[in-house]
Amino acid sequence: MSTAPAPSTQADRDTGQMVIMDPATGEQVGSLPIAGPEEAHRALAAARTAAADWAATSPAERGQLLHRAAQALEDAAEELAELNRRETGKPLQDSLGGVQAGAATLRQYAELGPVHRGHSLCGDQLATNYTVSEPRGVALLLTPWNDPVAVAAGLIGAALVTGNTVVHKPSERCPQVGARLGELLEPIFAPGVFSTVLGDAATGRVLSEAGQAQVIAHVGSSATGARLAEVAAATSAHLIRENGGNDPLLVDAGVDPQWAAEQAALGCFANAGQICTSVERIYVHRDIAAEFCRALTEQARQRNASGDFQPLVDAAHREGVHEQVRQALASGAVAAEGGMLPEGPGAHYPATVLLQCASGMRVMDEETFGPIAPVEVVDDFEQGLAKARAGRYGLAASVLTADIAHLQQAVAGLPVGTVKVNAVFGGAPGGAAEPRGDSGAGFGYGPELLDEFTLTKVVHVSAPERRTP
Ligand SMILES: NC(=O)c1ccc[n+]([C@@H]2O[C@H](COP(=O)([O-])OP(=O)(O)OC[C@H]3O[C@@H](n4cnc5c(N)ncnc54)[C@H](O)[C@@H]3O)[C@@H](O)[C@H]2O)c1
Repeated sequence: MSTAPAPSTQADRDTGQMVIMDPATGEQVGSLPIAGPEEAHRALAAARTAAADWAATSPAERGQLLHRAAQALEDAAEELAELNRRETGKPLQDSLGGVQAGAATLRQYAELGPVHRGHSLCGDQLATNYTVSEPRGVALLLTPWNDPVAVAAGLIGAALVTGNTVVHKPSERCPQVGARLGELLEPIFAPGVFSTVLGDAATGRVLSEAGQAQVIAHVGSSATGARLAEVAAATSAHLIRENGGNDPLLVDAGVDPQWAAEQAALGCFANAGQICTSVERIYVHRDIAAEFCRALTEQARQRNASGDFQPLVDAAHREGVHEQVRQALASGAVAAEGGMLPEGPGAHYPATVLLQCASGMRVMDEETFGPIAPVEVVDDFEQGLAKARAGRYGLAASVLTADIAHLQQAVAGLPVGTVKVNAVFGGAPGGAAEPRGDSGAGFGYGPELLDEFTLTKVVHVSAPERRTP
């Protein structure tokens, strides 16, 4: 077991540089400057200046430019995917999938924008009422590292097609992806319509606290989302928050334990657990618990034995994941597989199965965002559901069951934005979901995201005769 710290991609405020490390090797693969406050304010001012002209363009025109943006992503897909792999450790094929998803989302919003229009409201022969959607103004987008192109492209597409100008601050953990995205997309639009500001959390604070954005969209951790809620309240900005989760998986009696274990392994270990809707905690029915745990442990063992499991995004994040595991082990959990820092360079962490977990352990109560499968055995479905309902997050939940009554109980009883039945992935971003609790607020995806970026105005038109005495 190694305790040597692996290097992390870090924003170094002393040198003004973001030093970029490949998490697979621990080697430096580049550096980029952190934007100063003047640059941040310049981008906001340019967005403000460009806002009126951009809002005056037609949604169809804006949609055409978004199709060009999508084409630019498609043409540079392999290059972006390689940068993403190098900065975050996400395997090349998965990184490529993220870029392709981003391009597809831009195309969807290009098509949806022109048909996102107002409604006729009730009227009579002498008066008409209808609504129009207006852009909010300047949109500040603060995006994460775990799916950097797909997440950013969705927000960029929805914000721009509805007539907002955009300032995008990508994550400091993947600045090269963010910078390249900017180089590809900025020239497609008039100056100030879309700009990129590179930097860290402090840069994000300068941008958000400037009070120049009418809408802030943040996809990232719940702690940041909570801070931004205060900033938004103080600056009267509309806030869209898509934040962290602690998604439960309920495994009912009567399902095939081998299949359930395969689903659980996928939910916990895909992208090394660094997906917002990863399975974060498992409640398994006592009747099938022994077989399920054996099969899940075997799934993790096979992944670890394959030797090519992906690293976590960086050493600092790995330390946070390992700290949660250490705390669980010290509190009575048992590691059936993994749970130790591996030898060698990079920020790898093994697929880990923790048995005998219970609430009170951080792996059960908080988001871990790592390849950890913590399991608690429950006496019946109702007990599992009660435990799954607990906690401050409300992003998504999964239920594996063959019992229709249990399915209905889970759908009605889980206070989350997305319930996945007999699956561990699916739902958002294909369809829009509203997260609950500390997982956020508003729609971060889907057609409803267009509403988030617009203000509705009711127009009442009365015939002149009505006002004639
Ligand atoms: N719900 C979703 O759709 C979704 C999708 C992807 C990731 N996530 C969540 O994102 C988290 C991982 O991302 P992260 O670590 O990059 O999140 P993060 O909140 O630390 O960073 C996200 C962005 O916000 C910026 N930022 C950080 N602090 C800021 C501040 N005080 N003011 C302004 N900007 C600030 C960062 O620089 C970055 O650009 C996980 O919790 C994950 O669950 C959620």
